[in-house]
Amino acid sequence: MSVLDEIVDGVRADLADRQAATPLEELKERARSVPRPQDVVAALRRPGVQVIAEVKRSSPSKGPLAEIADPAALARDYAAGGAALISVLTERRRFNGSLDDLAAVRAAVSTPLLRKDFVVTSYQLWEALVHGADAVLLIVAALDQDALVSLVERAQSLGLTPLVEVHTEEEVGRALDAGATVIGVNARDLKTLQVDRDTFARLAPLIPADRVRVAESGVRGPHDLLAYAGHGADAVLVGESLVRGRHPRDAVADLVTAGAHPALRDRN
Ligand SMILES: O=P(O)(O)OC[C@@H](O)[C@@H](O)c1c[nH]c2ccccc12
Repeated sequence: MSVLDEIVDGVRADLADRQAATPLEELKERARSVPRPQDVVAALRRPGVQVIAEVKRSSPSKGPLAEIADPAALARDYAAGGAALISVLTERRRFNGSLDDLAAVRAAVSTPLLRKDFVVTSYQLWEALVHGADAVLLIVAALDQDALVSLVERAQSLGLTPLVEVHTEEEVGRALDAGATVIGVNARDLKTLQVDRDTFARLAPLIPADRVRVAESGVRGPHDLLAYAGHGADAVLVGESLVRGRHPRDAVADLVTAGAHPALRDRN
């Protein structure tokens, strides 16, 4: 079994517990008092390369990365540094995240938020909405095509922006067929956990320019942002290097400054 399969099995088991505790009808009722999600496509399409900063405690590849006792404080630093979108990992077993983290971040910042998890059913979309997300990650490798298509549609109908993650040529085709407007190319293969920073350069030409192209994983600093920018990235998603560094606000600001270089701002 691949790492991805193992993670998804764990996610399904945790999901069954939450569904038993909170019926879908109750989530839907709570969703009525939640404001409509923000326009994430507009936030990511601003001139230059946008920075998506991630609240990430652990990863299956590296184990514990940072304690992050106060995710809201970290998110405030990310927002102050100029992040266009903040990603909050909510997967529990491997990433040590939670929906409580998402809600705490929502209460602390007005920046749009991405629920980063292994979404396999529409119940998780309602959870995302109720805990303050504006966008949700949908991983093509974790879904069959029917499920992907229906989750993209359901997310959009709830006002959530799906960030559809791919890692291979074939998955780009599936993301486009599913109507994805925001496509993330993960440099990390979730089946082997290997990072290959050339993945974005290979796949980006297959993604039409009217879609938002996000380069995910392995960004160590401005140098990597600029390399991804050279291959057409509209945004980069950064976790480890921000949570491990001592000054997350400055680290985000340095990336934002690189992404706002006049040569990048004037691209389109
Ligand atoms: O920590 P990094 O290398 O900066 O990567 C961030 C992000 O891309 C990574 O956390 C990620 C990308 N896709 C995912 C899917 C599930 C969980 C995590 C991820």
